[in-house]
Amino acid sequence: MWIHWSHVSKQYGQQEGQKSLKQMKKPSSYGLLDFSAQVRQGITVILGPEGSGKSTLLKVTAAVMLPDDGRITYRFQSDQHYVWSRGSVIASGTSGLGDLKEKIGYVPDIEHVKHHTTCEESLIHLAQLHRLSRPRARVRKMLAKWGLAAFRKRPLADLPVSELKRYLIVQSLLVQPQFWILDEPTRGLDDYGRQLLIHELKSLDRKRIVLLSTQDMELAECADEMILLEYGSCRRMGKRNLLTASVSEGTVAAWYKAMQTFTRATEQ
Ligand SMILES: Nc1ncnc2c1ncn2[C@@H]1O[C@H](COP(=O)(O)OP(=O)(O)OP(=O)(O)O)[C@@H](O)[C@H]1O
Repeated sequence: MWIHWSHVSKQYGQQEGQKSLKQMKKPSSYGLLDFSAQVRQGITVILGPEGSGKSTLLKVTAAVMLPDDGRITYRFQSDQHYVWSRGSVIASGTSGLGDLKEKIGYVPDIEHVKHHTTCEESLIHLAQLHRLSRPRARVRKMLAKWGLAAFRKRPLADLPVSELKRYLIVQSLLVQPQFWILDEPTRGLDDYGRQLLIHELKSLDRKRIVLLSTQDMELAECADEMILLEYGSCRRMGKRNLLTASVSEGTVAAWYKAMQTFTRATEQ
């Protein structure tokens, strides 16, 4: 089981059909630029400065955004694979995309949603959509586990940020995804939710692929592998223990700081 990115690029501000002068004058920027890498089962933490492309990488990998160029190949357990690229969408329509999406749990980096469905109703609906057995019981158990029982009747639009973040984690885990993709999951999360998430990550079996972007260095210590992004490209990639062995403190925080110092020095 693996995910392979091959020369993936995503440019913003150059959408097809842009006609207005205002849109044409708006400068385009790269979210991802010729990004290539491969990850296997376990936790891969994506690091990088603000605007380096972490969210873009996770969005295209969660198949909520189409890359402009390149391809992403997902290899499932049973020798099946799926290719996500402009070409594959043209070639196969949307067939197979549903299968891929069933295997992906995605936690977006958002702090507000407009939906007025309650937390519990929304999760039950999701469980029914995925034809999960005993949806109500399953949802109640998850709500209790993630400290959301008292918020189950709250409309999603009225959830405080920390509870919304916990809800997003629950909805992503409901289908027991093979690919669990989390974008800055601790941003806005309270300490209780943060500890629950760290516990969940530490107790996960290594049979799935977890991709996680974060600026939270304690969370980053959960990594088996790390990818360092810069300007939309992969600057470094490797096992956490090998990369952090290059700094005396042996921590992700110290390694990341050293990498940023090198970047600043080369830019001067
Ligand atoms: N919707 C958009 N329209 C225009 N440019 C965008 C858009 N989204 C992202 N970008 C640009 O793409 C680049 C990568 O952004 P992205 O959000 O992927 O980076 P990031 O590493 O996740 O940043 P952050 O840590 O701030 O979340 C940045 O230059 C950003 O300004």
